[in-house]
Amino acid sequence: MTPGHPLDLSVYLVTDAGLCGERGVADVVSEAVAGGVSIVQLRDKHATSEQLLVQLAELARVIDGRAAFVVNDRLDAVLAARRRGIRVDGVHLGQGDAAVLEARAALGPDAIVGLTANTPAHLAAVAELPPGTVTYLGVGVIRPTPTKLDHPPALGIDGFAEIAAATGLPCVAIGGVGLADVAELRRADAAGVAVVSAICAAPDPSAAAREFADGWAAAAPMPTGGRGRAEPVKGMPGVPRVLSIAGSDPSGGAGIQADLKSISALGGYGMAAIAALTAQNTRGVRSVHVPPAAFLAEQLDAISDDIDIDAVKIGMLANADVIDAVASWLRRVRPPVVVLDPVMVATSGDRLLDLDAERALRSLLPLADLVTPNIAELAVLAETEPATAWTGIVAQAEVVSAGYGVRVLAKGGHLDGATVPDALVDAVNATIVEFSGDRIETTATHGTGCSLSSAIATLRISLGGWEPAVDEARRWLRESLRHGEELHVGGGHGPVHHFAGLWSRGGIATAPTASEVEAAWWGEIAELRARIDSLPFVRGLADGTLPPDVFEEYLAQDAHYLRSYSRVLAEASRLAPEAPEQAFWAACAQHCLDGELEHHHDRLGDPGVDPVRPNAVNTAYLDHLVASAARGGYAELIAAVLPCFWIYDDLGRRLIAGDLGPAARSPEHPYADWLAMYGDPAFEITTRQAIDTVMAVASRSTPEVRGRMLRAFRRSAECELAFFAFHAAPGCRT
Ligand SMILES: Cc1ncc(COP(=O)(O)OP(=O)(O)O)c(N)n1
Ligand SMILES: Cc1ncsc1CCOP(=O)(O)O
Ligand SMILES: [Mg+2]
Repeated sequence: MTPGHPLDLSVYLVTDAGLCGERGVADVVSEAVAGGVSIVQLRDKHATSEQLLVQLAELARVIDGRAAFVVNDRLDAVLAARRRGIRVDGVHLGQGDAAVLEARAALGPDAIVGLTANTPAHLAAVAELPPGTVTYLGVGVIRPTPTKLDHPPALGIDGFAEIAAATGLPCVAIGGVGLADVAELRRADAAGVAVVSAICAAPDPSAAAREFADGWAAAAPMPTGGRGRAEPVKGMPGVPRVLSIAGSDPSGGAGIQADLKSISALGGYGMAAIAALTAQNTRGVRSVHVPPAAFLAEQLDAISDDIDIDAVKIGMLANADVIDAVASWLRRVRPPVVVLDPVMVATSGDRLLDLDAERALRSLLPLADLVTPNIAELAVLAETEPATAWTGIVAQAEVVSAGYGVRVLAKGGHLDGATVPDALVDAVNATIVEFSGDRIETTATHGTGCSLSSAIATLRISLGGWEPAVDEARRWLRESLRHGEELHVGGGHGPVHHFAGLWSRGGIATAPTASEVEAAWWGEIAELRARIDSLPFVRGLADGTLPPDVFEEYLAQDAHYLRSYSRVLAEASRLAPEAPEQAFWAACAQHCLDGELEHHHDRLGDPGVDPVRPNAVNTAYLDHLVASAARGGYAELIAAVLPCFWIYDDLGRRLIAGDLGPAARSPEHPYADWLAMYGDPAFEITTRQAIDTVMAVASRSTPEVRGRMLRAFRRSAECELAFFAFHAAPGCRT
């Protein structure tokens, strides 16, 4: 199993020599892997150790890394094979086989250790194990099967679903599984289907495997983000609907009160299901009342029965029953984004949850996309002592991220020091992104964690990515921290000022409308546009005196630019938080390749061959676009791509209208086809849609994001000027 690459359990072949018949196991396995089997388990209850070793060597050669490879029961055989350099990825153990802890210790952290589990007692035992001990669970039998005569009682697909819903580990369904079960098992949250006879006894194992693989793919849920949930979907364009599931803090600084303020301050629509009532103020918590878990479940169902939820933020959950109710609801509703703030340790250091609740909270982790523990909570999740240095915090975050398959926001705020580091740790994708900022000296820190996690949940929807969401949420929280003491709330640790960024002189500064932003941005580059009009290149284009070889050089550079620009547009499509914008940017990327390169083709020959190396201005422009995507996510990227539409459309229409000289109106003009392309009404429509799309995002973004978008927009306009200026300048043909 390649570290950092998620294990594909979708089509799981368990071998049976008897059922393979004369073809032999090796031939069936080779065919089945070619057909789409993703993991193979050698299961031979009768082979001696030596015989098993021979089979292992042969199957490892046949599989050749095209699928994962494990052995049933025999940890000793895996170890013996590894000593001989035979590639075996792990072992599958039954309840009575070698202990999983022994297997994990012997095979190391990257091996596959599968475990049979069919009952809640089995799951309870698994939950006691250190994170990362078990890779997946084999759950069955679905129905009676003659292949394993001592099989446990049949669960049926519903029984399987209950087991799968009660654990955060991937579950493979096994026992009497046929092709007709695949779709329903996938909908029951199976991580894969394990079969013996359906493939081993098939006349064509490769075709049988392909049918299972196709059936599995066809049953895939909506285009998925992250952990198999649908991409964030919006109702009113641009208003993220965010649900907080947390406790109530009547003093308004933390809990659902802080969540609703944070969600609203960042442009979302906040909802709240109350998991606990507290009597508290800025000096501490006096008492906690926990309504029955069933009532929380009713609140959650009432919301999800009626409202599409874009993101969920989970805060204080006081006991195991409440946690289990949330887990069950999450598995049924599967919100697109789940942020878990694991409230487990009080500021005083007191543990807030009993052991049952702590264990239940661990089972919640794999259902979340991001978990935001403080230092003490991280240590509890990593089952170790609190780190005292930043490197230790990051290391523990990696352990939790890898163990539970969840992103971890490692927070260094409780460390000493002049700066406050945070890190977004994603062991599944092997990325760590660090953020830093000067420490803000204030006593108004109550509810900081709650506010940050609900802000991230909201911004993950509106900005379309985790990194920009964390980056922007941190910027907003720092502004809120800076102004918290102005509220003069309480004598203890007061709350942050959630609306500090929006209040000005006593009134809420309203966000600008899309048309106000459009006018502001177009005005922002008025001087640049005037300079473009006066460039020799543009004057020569207008009156037709531009030397042909200069125009050819410009076209060659433009062809190179457009080839990369189309990739940037495709990235905008990938980052787009909702389908219409995703489709629009994808169409623009396609048009950029088809229409404009075709135009260049008429003059430059095969567009597939890049005739020139990009000059300095071309390279600088493309570097800026790529950096915008990497740094700022969707919002910043679409602001950066806009000038290419807007400036060309404006210039093309004014040229063709004769505004820069009558010559450009003549059909005899030497560059009439170029003018016609950029003066084309269809390009004007596309440009208008691009402007509207960007302005809608800008108008609903926070002032900080809008500022970054404008800077990216202006930088691109400067690049457009430089691009035109480079051509027809002396020496431009070097
Ligand atoms: C993927 C998978 N799930 C369950 C089993 C059954 O294993 P076990 O309980 O050890 O029974 P035997 O296979 O040993 O009879 C499995 N092998 N694979
Ligand atoms: C190995 C094993 N473990 C539980 S059922 C089973 C055999 C499943 O065989 P089939 O896929 O033919 O039902
Ligand atoms: Mg076994």
